[in-house]
Amino acid sequence: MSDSLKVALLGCGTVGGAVLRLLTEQSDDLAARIGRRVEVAGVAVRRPDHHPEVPAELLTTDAHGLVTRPDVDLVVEVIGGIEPARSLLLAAIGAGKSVVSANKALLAEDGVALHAAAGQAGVDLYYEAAVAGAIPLLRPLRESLAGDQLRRVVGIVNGTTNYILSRMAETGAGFGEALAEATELGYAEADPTADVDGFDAAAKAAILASLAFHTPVTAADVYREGISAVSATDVARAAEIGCTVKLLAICERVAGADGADDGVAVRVHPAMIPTTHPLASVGGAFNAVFVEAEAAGELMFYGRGAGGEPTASAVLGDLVAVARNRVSGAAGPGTTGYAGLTVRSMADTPTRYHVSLDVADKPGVLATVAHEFAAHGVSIATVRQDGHGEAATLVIVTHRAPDAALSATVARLREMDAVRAVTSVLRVEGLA
Ligand SMILES: NC(=O)C1=CN([C@@H]2O[C@H](COP(=O)(O)OP(=O)(O)OC[C@H]3O[C@@H](n4cnc5c(N)ncnc54)[C@H](OP(=O)(O)O)[C@@H]3O)[C@@H](O)[C@H]2O)C=CC1
Ligand SMILES: N[C@@H](CC=O)C(=O)O
Repeated sequence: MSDSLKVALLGCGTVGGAVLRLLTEQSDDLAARIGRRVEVAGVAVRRPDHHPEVPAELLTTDAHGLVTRPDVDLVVEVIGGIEPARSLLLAAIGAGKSVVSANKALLAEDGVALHAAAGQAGVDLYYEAAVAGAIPLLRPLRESLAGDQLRRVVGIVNGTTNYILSRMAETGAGFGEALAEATELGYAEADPTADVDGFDAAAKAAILASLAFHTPVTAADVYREGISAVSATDVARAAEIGCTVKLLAICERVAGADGADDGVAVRVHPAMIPTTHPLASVGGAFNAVFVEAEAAGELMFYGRGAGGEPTASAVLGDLVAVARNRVSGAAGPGTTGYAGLTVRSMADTPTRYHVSLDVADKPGVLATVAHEFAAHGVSIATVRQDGHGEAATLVIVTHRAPDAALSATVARLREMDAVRAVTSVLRVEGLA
């Protein structure tokens, strides 16, 4: 076997630690698959004294020096965040190294520039681990489905929030307790508000939409709501209509106001979905992504979406791909080529709402409420009244309407004398 391939590992936390362990444990198998041995050239961390598991001679705090070392062939970045990860990847690419990253925040902010730099330098840039952990998803989107027209990509792409919502629904665990468990299990980001407030899912949605629709979409283009406002009432209301609450990432082709089918809308928010929907049974830190394509029809990708080893599996898959390209002299995937679709705003995106109101059960209240929906051009699909007298509740599910019309309707309902309180507002997906 000829010269070894030398890997610089940036970061040795939940994911980096698992990558290092698997590289060591599977060293012989990897060598057989690639045709060369993979050798770790160095491991960059912030606090070397926190890493007794790493041979001392490999540890360094000089990440920049490591990625530009002449003997390094590949760089694996599992530090996270924007800086210094971006500068380190650009320095590595500039020095002719191929890179593998799990950093969705960075790819969702600067994917276009990183692809351009990699293309110019003639090196590979892979990031399968950045979306949905262990699930092979980006490669199928970028390669297997590249000849098809995708209509919609809908999924649960954040393990931490799915774990929290599952624990709350199944065991009645409190929000804080469930988040602490997710953090302990290695699912949460270094700053878990990235999970809870939907930033992590929004970054993943941007990456998915960019690949699915061959259109540059950044995290800033993604409408985002997290799960911190999801209440016990929301969960109970969902159960009443045979639904469960999930944080969904939804990327879809949409028509503009002029009817032109040249738009893409990307959003992340909690939604009620029927318990019969395949995504409803995705529990814990598992992720699942539904893809609807013109020719292929419906496809579903499912697996572990977070945690050290599952994510390290995806990192190693990329590492093997880069190593094979290097050994064979083949080119990596490069950019996907851009179709230049327009990224539409959430205001124009058609959605459905489930709204629960406390009202006084008096003649004319239902008509007054219904009038507000009609005045905003929103058609009501179902209305249910529970209770009577001072304790009456109206539960309304709408048909699809532009999100701006729905949210304006809810804003008006909050102001109406006839409405004592708007107790639950959630979007609904997948309801017949
Ligand atoms: N955890 C998960 O389930 C998943 C994570 N990811 C992504 O993988 C990446 C890593 O996540 P994770 O392993 O959980 O994060 P951790 O916080 O567990 O680990 C981060 C590592 O990076 C090191 N580090 C931080 N800043 C620097 C710096 N300036 N220079 C050198 N090293 C630095 C830390 O060093 P030290 O240990 O010394 O502090 C630590 O070893 C992130 O992009 C994350 O979004 C992707 C999919 C799943
Ligand atoms: N914090 C992320 C980790 C994987 O991407 C999550 O919970 O999904």
